[in-house]
Amino acid sequence: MREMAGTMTFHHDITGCLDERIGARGLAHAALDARLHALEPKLAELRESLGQGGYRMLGIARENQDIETTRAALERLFDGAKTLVVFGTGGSSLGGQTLARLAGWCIPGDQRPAANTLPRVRFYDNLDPLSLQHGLNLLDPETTRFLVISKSGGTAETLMQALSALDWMRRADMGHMIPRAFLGLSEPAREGTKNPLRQLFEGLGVPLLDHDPEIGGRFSVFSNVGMIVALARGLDAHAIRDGGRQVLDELESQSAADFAPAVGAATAVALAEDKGVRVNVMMPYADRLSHLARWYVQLWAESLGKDGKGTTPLAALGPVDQHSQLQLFMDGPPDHMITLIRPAHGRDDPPMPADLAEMAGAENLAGRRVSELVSAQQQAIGDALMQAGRPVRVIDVDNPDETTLGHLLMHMMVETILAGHLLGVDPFGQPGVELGKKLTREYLAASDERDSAHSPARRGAD
Ligand SMILES: O=P(O)(O)OC[C@H]1O[C@H](O)[C@H](O)[C@@H](O)[C@@H]1O
Repeated sequence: MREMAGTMTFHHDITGCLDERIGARGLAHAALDARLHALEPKLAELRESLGQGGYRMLGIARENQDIETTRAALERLFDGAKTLVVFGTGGSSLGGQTLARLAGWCIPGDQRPAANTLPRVRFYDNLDPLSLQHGLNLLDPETTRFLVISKSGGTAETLMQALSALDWMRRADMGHMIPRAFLGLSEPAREGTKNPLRQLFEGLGVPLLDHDPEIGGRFSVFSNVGMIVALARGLDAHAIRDGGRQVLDELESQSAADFAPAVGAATAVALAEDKGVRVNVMMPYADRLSHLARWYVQLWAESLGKDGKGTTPLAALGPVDQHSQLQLFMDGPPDHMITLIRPAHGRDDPPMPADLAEMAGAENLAGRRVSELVSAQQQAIGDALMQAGRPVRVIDVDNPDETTLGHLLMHMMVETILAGHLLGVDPFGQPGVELGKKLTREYLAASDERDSAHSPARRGAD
């Protein structure tokens, strides 16, 4: 079965990746079936392990009790707050951004009524000295709160952000507010492991929530890392987990050929290995899902880019990237697989006035709605890509709400784990990024030595 809907609020269809649909660049059924067959033992292992409390990053979607602890910590932080600044990078930010986006974060005019009464949210996931300093200078120390997320507690960017904000509070004579204005989320203390963020916050009396040590950052969206941001934006955290839970329920009962994440993993890996498809594009057609693609980029890249294997994930957004990247997808090297996420855009926006459309000489738009145009575009682009022989996977979603986003997030996490199995790589850990961190530490130490050797002021301070 190549198309599937089941109880889910999305419909997953990879027929646009098959040779019978797109010609020679598509997959033969046999190539796909071989991978699906190879996934059966992995699915059995996943089921068994989940039943025994393994794969916490997935199984957490079946739990609820921690949501109230998270909510209580957030309510305490929000007392008197107008702005929430979220510090953290990679997996400590992208899941939260994906959820916040669903609630209209950074989308003009798309604030849910519930979110309007909540503090505004700012994510600082990239370290840039100018943005950080300018950003802090614009904030009000009385009404700004900081949520600092780092699994390890040792990520230099996040620590620098936290230190800068603490310093800024102290300079504003608000040092006494620090235990109320900050909240940390980091792994519990472990014997023999340094956790600078935890050490700092405990020393300052700043409360900390525990990051589950069994859950890696890029797989943490269903844990308190994602849920705290969902709650901060007024989203229904339980519904997000429900969506994830439903994917796990399907995992329990379905064979690989019927389980959408298995079909997705088999398709992506077969296209990569047999057809040289090296780029994996995710292109949602909704602003509210745009950050799903960014979150997915880290998930796929860090999980699978190992031992000379993996494919390159690419985030796109429709329709805007039709005017930017589509030419390449249609007509460039045939090495892209494009996943289109197509919401069923409701028809509740106003029709275009005929007189104005006619005045513009755009009669075809008279009486048409924006939702109709975008619906036509997302269908047309999929068909055009297929006609050009490019592999297209289509995920149609009824409504981009919490449950649907939960489906999509869990689908992509399970799919990535299964793709790792097919590629023969361990999807967890990211050993490749360590060398860059080690060299950064060395260069920072070397620049410190240079400064002390050359600067009288520094010499005096030592
Ligand atoms: O949550 P943290 O420990 O601060 O880690 C934040 C991020 O930094 C690291 O460099 C990893 O490559 C990412 O996988 C991780 O999500």
